[in-house]
Amino acid sequence: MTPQLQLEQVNLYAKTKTQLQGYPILQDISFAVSAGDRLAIIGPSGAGKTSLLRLINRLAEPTSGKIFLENQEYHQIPVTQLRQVVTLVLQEPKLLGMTVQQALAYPLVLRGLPKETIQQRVSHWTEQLQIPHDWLERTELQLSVGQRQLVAIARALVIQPKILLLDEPTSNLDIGIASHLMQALTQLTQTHQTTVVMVNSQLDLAKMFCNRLLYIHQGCLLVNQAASEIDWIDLQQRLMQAENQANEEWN
Ligand SMILES: Nc1ncnc2c1ncn2[C@@H]1O[C@H](COP(=O)(O)OP(=O)(O)OP(=O)(O)O)[C@@H](O)[C@H]1O
Repeated sequence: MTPQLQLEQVNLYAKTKTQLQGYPILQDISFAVSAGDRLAIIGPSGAGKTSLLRLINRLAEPTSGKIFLENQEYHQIPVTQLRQVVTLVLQEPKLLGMTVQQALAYPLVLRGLPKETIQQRVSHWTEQLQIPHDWLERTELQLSVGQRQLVAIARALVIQPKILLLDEPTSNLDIGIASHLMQALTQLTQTHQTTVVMVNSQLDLAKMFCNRLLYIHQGCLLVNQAASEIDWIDLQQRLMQAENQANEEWN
């Protein structure tokens, strides 16, 4: 079966003024994702996790290597079309001065959907993510960072993308809301066959959620395994060691 998303020997180098090639951010990354997968990406700070999501959303272009959506190479797909199918929710989302209701409806208004469908979709996803009704008239200034994250995920889901990319979606949520979100996303992958690719530094939440995991360290993919094959204790230790090493380098 053709993978839904495939990266083949992808390299990403940062451009610098002094170096011709720049320094490596991601090196020789290859993996495949099937429809309905729940992929967790973990790794210490600075490992390259966000850069990988940016490549998959085409906010950045690989220095070399190829990315395919189903059978099509990324270069063959117009960016706007790609982003309707592959949607990224950044770590600190903005609602651009809109109320929550307006922000959730906006992507559907842009697509010219009838008012009734828009209302149905907005109600469906606010319910799924347990977004309280009284948030709908609030603007982002009246929401906490965690509440904004939930709204931004709902805003991405109303357009029903095939692949949802989430960068640390639980970083500002309390544990109860975070586990509910993991359950809602798991259900989404099962009912709609949506693929979810999530960067999450909270290993216990990644474990609760994923059916496959990538572990990235210093831009290299060190683990690409089914969740059932992972030695979680070993992984936790590797992650802690790598975090400590990174802290020492910075201090
Ligand atoms: N546009 C860029 N230009 C130059 N260097 C960059 C750029 N974006 C990221 N980097 C560097 O690439 C490396 C990986 O960054 P990235 O944000 O992808 O890591 P991360 O794993 O998401 O980290 P964190 O968990 O702290 O968010 C870092 O060393 C970062 O400084």
